[in-house]
Amino acid sequence: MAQYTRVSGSVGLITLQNPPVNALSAAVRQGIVDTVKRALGDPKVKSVVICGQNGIFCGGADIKEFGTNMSGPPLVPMIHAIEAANKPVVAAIEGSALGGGLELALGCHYRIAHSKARLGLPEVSLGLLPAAGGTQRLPRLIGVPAALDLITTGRHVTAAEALQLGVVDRVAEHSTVDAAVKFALSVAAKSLDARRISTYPCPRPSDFDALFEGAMQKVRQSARGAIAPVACVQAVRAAATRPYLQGMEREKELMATLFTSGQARALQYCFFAQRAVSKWNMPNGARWDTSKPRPVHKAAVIGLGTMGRGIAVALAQTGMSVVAVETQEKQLMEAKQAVSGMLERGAKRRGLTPAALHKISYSHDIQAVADVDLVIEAVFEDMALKKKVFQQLSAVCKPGTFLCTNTSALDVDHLASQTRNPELVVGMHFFAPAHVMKLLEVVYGPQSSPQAVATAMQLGKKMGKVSVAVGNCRGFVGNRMLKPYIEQAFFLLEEGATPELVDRALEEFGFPMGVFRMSDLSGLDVGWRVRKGDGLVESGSASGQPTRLREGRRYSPLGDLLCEQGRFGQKTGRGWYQYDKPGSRVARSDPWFHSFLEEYRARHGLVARRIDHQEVLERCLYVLINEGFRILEDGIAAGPEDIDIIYVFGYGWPRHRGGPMFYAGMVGLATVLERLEHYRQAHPDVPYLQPCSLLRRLVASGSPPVHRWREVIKKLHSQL
Ligand SMILES: CCCCCCCCCCCCC[C@H](O)CC(=O)SCCNC(=O)CCNC(=O)[C@H](O)C(C)(C)COP(=O)(O)OP(=O)(O)OC[C@H]1O[C@@H](n2cnc3c(N)ncnc32)[C@H](O)[C@@H]1OP(=O)(O)O
Repeated sequence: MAQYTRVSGSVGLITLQNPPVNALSAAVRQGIVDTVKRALGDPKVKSVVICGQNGIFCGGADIKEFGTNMSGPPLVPMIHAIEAANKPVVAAIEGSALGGGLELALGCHYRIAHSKARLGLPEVSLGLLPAAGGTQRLPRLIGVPAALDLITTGRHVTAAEALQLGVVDRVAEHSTVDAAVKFALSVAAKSLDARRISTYPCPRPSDFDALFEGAMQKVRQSARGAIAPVACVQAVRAAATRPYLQGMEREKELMATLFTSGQARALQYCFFAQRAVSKWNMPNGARWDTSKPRPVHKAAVIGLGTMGRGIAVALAQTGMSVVAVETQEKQLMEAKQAVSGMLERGAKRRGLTPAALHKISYSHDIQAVADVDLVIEAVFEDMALKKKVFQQLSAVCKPGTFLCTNTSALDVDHLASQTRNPELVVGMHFFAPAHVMKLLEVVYGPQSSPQAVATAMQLGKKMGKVSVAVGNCRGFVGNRMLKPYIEQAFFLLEEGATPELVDRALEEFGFPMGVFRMSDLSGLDVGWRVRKGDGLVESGSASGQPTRLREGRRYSPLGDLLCEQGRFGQKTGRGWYQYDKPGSRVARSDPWFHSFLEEYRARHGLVARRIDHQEVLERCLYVLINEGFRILEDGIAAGPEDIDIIYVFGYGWPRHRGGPMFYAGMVGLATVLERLEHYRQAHPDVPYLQPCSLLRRLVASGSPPVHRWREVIKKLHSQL
């Protein structure tokens, strides 16, 4: 809807009304068409202001409409009518003007933004391009290089930057609507000839070809197979090479391709999934909207290794007081230096003074945490050590302090049982580097109170994380699904693949790094330690022949054998690949590993066969997806969105493929099931390949779309 009033005698004020972000739904578009017509037809009205209610101009087209039969007046002619108006139209931008919202403003003759407003064309992150004239008007207004930057990255700019770029004409400090009305009065009689952006020539940069080649190269590199950024470059190029109306035709044509693509569906799914996961619920019925978080003014981190340091930085950057505890004096001094460096660099990047530096106090004494509201334990991944820390914390902390663990796999309930108040204990599983990575798994156990979960979720949000609440099990969601994925990659090596082949297949799929390059980066010793703890590692260096079965299940000792040789990955300069020196990041194929692999196969009587990319993808990804279905079946994740967001934000799953569970739906659940059955038959000693019953059930119920899986899961749980 849009509301119309006449103010200050001669200004028609149009207010967009569609909470919460005034998205341009059919009703809003109709409202704009009607009210603009009314204003233009009213002889008393000399100029017009368009604003949005509740302090937000407009969040763009209504994304929820995209999957439906769209009705109502289309955006492009609506914006053209505004631009063609014979009375000045001023956009009063408060809050956000994004996507179609900014395109609407670009159709106006003047734009005034509040100093706190943000503007942008983020369509690319939804798999689209700004198709209401944005790709044609913006380059005409601010030049090709700046428009290319904004349109291909989708980044939001502040009002100050928008003013500097020329996107807006003025910035208001107080009431933007009042300023816009005053301005509208002042320009009422002025000619509009020079105010219609579509009539501007598009400035042609001197380095035209190089500029577009560079832009195309950049998006191809960073997009990892995403098609929207490429289409954005093509659309802007059309603005620079064609007359406006022809450019608009090109914009429409490119949009039509994107609009119906699976990538747009996947990215729009991610947009809503990211918001859905904040609306968490627990199997006991506790929910986000009925559980009140407690404020955290002061927090502590115990253990200042890599993770603890990152967590301390993330906490301090929220502005709260932080106590950082490390019992080893040398480690404490090193950590202090490292944390200060990270905070200084972070502040410099954001053009701020490193105020957070003074928010951290350091201590080697756990007593220093006595008065904090929340503690995050980040000591070495060892149950005995963590148990001891939790016992100490329970004795030292003031009553009501939330005790959180950053364990990546250990039993949160077991740690809770070491404390006097297990209801105050939750997992806060950060991802390295903790001050950079956006994902946080908040792990609740049967005893965790809804308030503890709500507090951890809110703290995550304050730290700028995408927090997902998950149940307690070995590896929680992310690492639990990673295990069968890595296992398949090892098996593929045994059967004839190379690390290069497996990684290439996964990287072409869109992962930033394949499984072996990732393993080299994170350190082979991490998994080795876990496997040793599980009693899986048999020393093979003496005989060269550790067995390939553990309790009847296929097992590959390849990773163990490399670790026995001290090949821990990048940090030792050798792993699945070789590196110029320890710590170097450029992976090179390692002839030593290739002959080692051949000898290994020969020793075990394995005959290498040709493995193609499709087999790599099917085996690695479908087994991971299968575990995702088990996680849903077990109630560890509340819905497929939770799993997908964890994989997109924490594990490099390409966003334009929507996350593993969404991807399974795109491939077809029946296909995933059939391929798993096929591979299970070929590898009967690999239980992870056994299709899980939820997958079978979904296929049997006609493979419903991903947003309807929860109904099937609910039914399944009610029957258990
Ligand atoms: C054969 C086929 C031919 C095809 C031709 C097709 C032609 C179609 C013509 C289309 C013309 C193109 C027009 C335009 O170029 C396209 C667009 O505009 S796409 C949309 C671009 N806008 C965005 O990407 C902005 C998205 N929103 C945000 O970034 C944020 O929401 C915000 C505005 C910055 C506000 O942030 P917050 O305050 O943190 O709030 P939330 O993010 O939590 O959001 C609150 C609530 O609102 C919902 N929501 C937000 N934006 C939209 C939206 N644009 N549409 C619908 N709903 C939106 C969000 O989901 C939350 O919902 P809740 O979780 O509360 O239910």
